[in-house]
Amino acid sequence: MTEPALVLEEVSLVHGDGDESITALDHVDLAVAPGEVVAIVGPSGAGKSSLLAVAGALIAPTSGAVTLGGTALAGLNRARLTELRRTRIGFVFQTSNLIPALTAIDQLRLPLTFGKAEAPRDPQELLEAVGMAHKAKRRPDQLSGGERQRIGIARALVTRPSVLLVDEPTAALDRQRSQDVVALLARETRAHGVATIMVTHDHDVLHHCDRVHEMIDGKLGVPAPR
Ligand SMILES: Nc1ncnc2c1ncn2[C@@H]1O[C@H](COP(=O)(O)OP(=O)(O)OP(=O)(O)O)[C@@H](O)[C@H]1O
Repeated sequence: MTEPALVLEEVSLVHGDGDESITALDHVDLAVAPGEVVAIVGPSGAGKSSLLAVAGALIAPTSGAVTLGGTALAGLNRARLTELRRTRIGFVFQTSNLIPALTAIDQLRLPLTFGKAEAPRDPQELLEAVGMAHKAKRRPDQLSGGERQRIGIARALVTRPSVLLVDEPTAALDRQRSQDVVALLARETRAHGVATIMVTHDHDVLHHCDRVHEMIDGKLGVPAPR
């Protein structure tokens, strides 16, 4: 079996202390292999965003271990964590969070100027892969919501990350565009061996995923039969 790209073992995250404390993640175990799309569903406040934040090295868990490509995050200093986030992890948000003044192609070039990506993808080819080459010179305000999200996905993939963390990518899209965007995420994940975790409320897109876990009160359920 392929080594998982991302492993969470017994991960808990507690905010605050004493009577005020909130357990956002409660002994979560999760392993995601290269080329796999794992969906996380669950009610508001269940801990889904917390899971992405911990998996993406944005927050250190209170207990438990996160391992990325065989490297335990707990042993890394802040500079190494930043480098890891910039080169090995891609983030896609609810809205694409593009920079207003930059053209589509420049949105993809920008991450390559920050970190030392080992084998970055060619921005022009990546624009073609997400079906946006013909709008390379457009700025975000000249694109539709679905097109912006495609650019956001391409931007997350340009450093050739091993892990892609996606938070509600279809929240601002209609039904057809939601299907197209998640199909694109799944296709890129499989074609490039990325390990993808997608948080979603949108049950219509789950058929694009390999596994679906439900999260309730910080606990991750076993995958539902598909
Ligand atoms: N910085 C924080 N300080 C205190 N409590 C927090 C903090 N961040 C999140 N929480 C709490 O942790 C729990 C999990 O929150 P989280 O945002 O992970 O849920 P979620 O499943 O992503 O919710 P939603 O679907 O509404 O985005 C909630 O009870 C939330 O109020």
